[in-house]
Amino acid sequence: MKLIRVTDREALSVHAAEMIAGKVQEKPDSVLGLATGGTPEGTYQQLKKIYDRGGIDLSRVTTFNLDEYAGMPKEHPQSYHAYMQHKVFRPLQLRPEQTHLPNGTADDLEQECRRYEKHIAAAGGIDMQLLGIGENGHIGFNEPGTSFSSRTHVIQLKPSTREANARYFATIEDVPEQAVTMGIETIMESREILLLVFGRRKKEALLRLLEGEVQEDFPASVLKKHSSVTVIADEEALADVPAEVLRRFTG
Ligand SMILES: O=P(O)(O)OC[C@H]1O[C@](O)(CO)[C@@H](O)[C@@H]1O
Repeated sequence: MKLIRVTDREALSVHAAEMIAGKVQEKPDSVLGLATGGTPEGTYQQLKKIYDRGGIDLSRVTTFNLDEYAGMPKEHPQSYHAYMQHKVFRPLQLRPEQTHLPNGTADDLEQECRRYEKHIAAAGGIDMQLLGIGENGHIGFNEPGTSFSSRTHVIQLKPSTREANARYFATIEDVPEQAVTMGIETIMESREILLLVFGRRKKEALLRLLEGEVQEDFPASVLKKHSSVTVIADEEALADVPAEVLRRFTG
């Protein structure tokens, strides 16, 4: 795991967008794994700037999102489908056939999970997966305790995750209780992973990621077993990380 230290969210977003653009330049038919939530928003805005100045050709990429709330219609403003349409697919003019998200309203969610896995495999696997980290260490919506050998599955969201995401809903009761998420093994099969972490809210999670053990209680810790993970983190998120630990990851 390699750590890139940046000053703030803005610098992090610029760096992450440049890394994605670099990947697409190197492999124009890249399969990109995308995330939602607050973390990647700035990255998508920076990617749009690169796109607007003609710095990236996205016509041959394919995208797969990490997750979607279960039972939430695509048209719901807080669905990850809606998020992606507004913040990524429309601004970057991606065609519908290029983009994929799990269907949280499928009649049979187990079958939907298997379908999603098949699509990822048929596309040749994910070249670069963008990740944020939950305050409890979740990646995608893989909550603490999820098996490291999990594939795309339905997950019961932890109360703390529902609380963290309640900021996007009128009340916490409106936050869905379940989601469909790529599994940890699915994420780990990505050839390259980019984990973005910024702000005080993520301080403890980042410290535990860098210092702690690899254990299913803390899903993001599995990333230490991957051969190509870049963590981009800002000063606020890194505030409590001791210097010797920083040195270990920055080389
Ligand atoms: O980025 P946020 O909103 O802090 O959420 C943390 C992570 O949890 C998820 O929302 C779960 O999907 C990730 O996509 C996200 O990066």
